[in-house]
Amino acid sequence: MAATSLPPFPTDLPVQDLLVVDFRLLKAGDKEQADILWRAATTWGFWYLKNHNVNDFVESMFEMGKEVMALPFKEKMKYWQGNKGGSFGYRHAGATYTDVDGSTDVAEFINISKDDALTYPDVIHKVYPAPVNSHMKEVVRPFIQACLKSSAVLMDVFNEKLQLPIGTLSELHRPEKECISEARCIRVPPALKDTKVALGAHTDFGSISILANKLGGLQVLVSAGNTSEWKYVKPIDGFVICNIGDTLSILSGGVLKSCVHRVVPPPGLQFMHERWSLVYFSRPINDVYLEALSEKSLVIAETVKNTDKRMHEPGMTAAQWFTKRQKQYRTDSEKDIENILAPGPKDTQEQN
Ligand SMILES: O=C(O)CCC(=O)C(=O)O
Ligand SMILES: [Fe+2]
Repeated sequence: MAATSLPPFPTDLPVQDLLVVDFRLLKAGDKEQADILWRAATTWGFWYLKNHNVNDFVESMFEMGKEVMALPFKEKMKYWQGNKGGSFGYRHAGATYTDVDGSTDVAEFINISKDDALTYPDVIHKVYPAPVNSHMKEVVRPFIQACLKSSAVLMDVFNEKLQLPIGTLSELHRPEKECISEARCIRVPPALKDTKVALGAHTDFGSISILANKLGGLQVLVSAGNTSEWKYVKPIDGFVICNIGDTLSILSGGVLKSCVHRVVPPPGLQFMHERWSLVYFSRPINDVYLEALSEKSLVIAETVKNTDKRMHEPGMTAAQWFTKRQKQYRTDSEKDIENILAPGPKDTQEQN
C-alpha cells in the first residue's frame, strides 16, 4: 500500500528525533555528514539516511515478502529457520517471548542470507520459498548489494573516526566471505486486541542494520539519568533508518552504541493496517573473534581501559555468538516441526 493512503503517524506521541545523514554527500567525503553520523552512532546508535539507492528496491522487496507470507503455513514451514540457532528461512509468528509473563511476538519473517543471494542459483546455506527465488536476481540480490555498498561507506567513516588502520572494519565484513548477514522482510498483522508488543525488546546482533518501514511501531529505549522511556521512531518517506548492532559496538569497545528497541502495534489509526518492514543486517565474517580492537586504536584502547571486559566481550566468534543469541527466548526450543504444524492460529491466511 502506498504510504500516502495510510493513516498519518499521530502528532501527540513521544518521538525520538534522529539525526539525518545525507548518504550522497557522505559517500563523496563530506566532513560535516561524517560528523553527523559519528554523533548519532556514538550517542543513540540510530539515525536516518537519505539520498541512498537502497530505496529503489524497497517496494519490490515488500511485494516479494507479501507473496511469501501469502503461502499456506505448511508451505512456509518447509523453509523453517529451525530452532537450533539458525536464522535463514521462514520464522513463524510467536517464536519468541516478549516478556517474562510469557507473551509472545506476533511478527513473521522471511530471512534471506546475503551469501545465498549473491551466489544464487548456487546454494550456500539454505533454499527459499518460490517467490524469493523468482525475485532473487532482479530484486533480492540488488537490494542486498545496495545495502552492502551503503554499509561499506558507513563502516569506512567509523573506521576513520575510530582511528583504526585503513580498511580494518571492511576487512572484518568482506562481502565475499561467509557470514550471517541477511535481508529480512517482516509482517505484523493488523493489531490484535491484546497485543502490547509485536516484536520484543532487543539489540541487533550484527554490526549495522538498515531498516525500511512505513507504519509507526518501532520504539527505542532512551535513557536520561536514572530513568528510561520508550520513544517512537517516526517513519519518513524515502528515508531509511540505520542502527548500530552489538558486534560493531563490541569491536569499537563500546564507542559505537547499540540501542535497545522493539516494535509495538502501529499507533493511532495505523493499528488497523498490516505492518511491513524490511531490514538488512550487516554482520561480521563468521570467524571474527568478538573483542574490542584496542590494539589497533588508541581511541578504543582509551575507552575500554576502565571497563570490565567480561561485561562487553562474549569470548567467542561472531558465528558462535549469533547462534547462542538466536536460541534465546524461543518459545519453540523443545518442539519439533510436527508439533509446530499442529492446528493453531499460526496461518496468516486463517487468521485474517
Ligand atoms: O520492524 C521494525 O521496524 C524493526 C525490526 C527490528 O528491529 C528487527 O527485526 O530487528
Ligand atoms: Fe532490531
